[in-house]
Amino acid sequence: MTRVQIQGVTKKFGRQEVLRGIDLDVQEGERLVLLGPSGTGKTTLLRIIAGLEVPDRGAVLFDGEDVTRIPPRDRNLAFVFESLALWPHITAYENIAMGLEFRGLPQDEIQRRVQRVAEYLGIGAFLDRRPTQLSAGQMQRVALARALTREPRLFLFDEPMAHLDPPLRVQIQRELLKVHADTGATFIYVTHDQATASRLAHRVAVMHQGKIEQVGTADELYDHPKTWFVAGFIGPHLMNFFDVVIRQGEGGLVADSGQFRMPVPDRAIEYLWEWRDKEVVLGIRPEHIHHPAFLPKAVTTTSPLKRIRAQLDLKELLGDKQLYYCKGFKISKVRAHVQSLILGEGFEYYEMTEGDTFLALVDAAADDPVGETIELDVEVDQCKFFDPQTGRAIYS
Ligand SMILES: Nc1ncnc2c1ncn2[C@@H]1O[C@H](COP(=O)(O)OP(=O)(O)OP(=O)(O)O)[C@@H](O)[C@H]1O
Repeated sequence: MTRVQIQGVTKKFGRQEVLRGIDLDVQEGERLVLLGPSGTGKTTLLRIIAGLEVPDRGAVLFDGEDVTRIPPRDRNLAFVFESLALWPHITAYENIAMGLEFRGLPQDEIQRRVQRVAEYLGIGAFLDRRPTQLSAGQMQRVALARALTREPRLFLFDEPMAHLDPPLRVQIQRELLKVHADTGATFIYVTHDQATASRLAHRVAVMHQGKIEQVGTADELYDHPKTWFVAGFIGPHLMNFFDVVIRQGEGGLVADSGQFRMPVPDRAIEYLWEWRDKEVVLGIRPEHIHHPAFLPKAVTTTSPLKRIRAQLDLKELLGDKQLYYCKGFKISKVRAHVQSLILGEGFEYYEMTEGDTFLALVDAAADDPVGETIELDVEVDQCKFFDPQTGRAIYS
């Protein structure tokens, strides 16, 4: 159980600024996930924590002690890479035992530890096989077993599950949770996969272009994003963005797009008051735009709704829900901007979101014909508002 503090860390490779002032405090025994698109510096930050890279500026502290220049082997941590770094020409047993042998432990002690960890991870029967004779999941467990034999207080994982099939990935991630519960070690885990992040993390740090945009629980990031980047990146579907002017109406403030007028949520009024007669960006998730005939129960009882009319352009069935692609409102160019920030290698949007199409996630039973003008209900209280200059949330 190590507390990890990262203070003002910067790192350049050549002229490229890969980390631009990172501050992060990971508590003892916490599972923290570094989440972000490709190339945002997650791996570099993890390597700095491991001691495999030295930052240009700033410090890394373990339990209050500055370890910035301490070599990896003296940091009492285990690093599990995506490549797993297993030696192909030796057995699983030898791969697991290697670190212990390196440390000069007696053979009977090594055997005891390897056996115990192998039983624990269910690979006891495969110890005499070489990595090429193991399945992907077994190799994963061998790499994890090797990390566990070191009995580290801090585990660092760099996308070690990325190439596994989703069911196997989920299973191994459950085992990681078990390892965490049994060891109480601190976990720092790098991924670009949101599902992984919400399954594993106590808190998620969202990284973007060498900075941490926001740290919070998965729910906090989804419900209260601090920037439009986080708002767009977190969640199953890209947020809809509209340019609106905040106006003082008779019943309070309204967000006026020129095509619709949305009441400002009561709780947002104090934040938007000074934005009267100015343009802001309104964000609303597809999950918060409903079909009037299929309103979820929680919505009917608690939420003020704003009825809008739009033309149904395309439908896409997603299990018990379907995505309605609708036309009728001008979409903010912020959406294309956010989408371009998010889209990196390894991150995929399946949605056809170009042009002036916005999305609503409605019940699969809704059967409006494509081409029709339909009515939809927007949950007013779920509207978020962003500063069009800085991208920071005014209210979320
Ligand atoms: N040793 C290096 N020398 C030069 N450039 C590097 C080096 N390591 C990383 N980079 C560059 O730094 C940037 C950040 O890389 P990093 O691997 O930290 O990002 P990441 O967020 O982990 O991305 P991914 O999810 O693709 O692994 C990339 O543009 C990468 O090409």
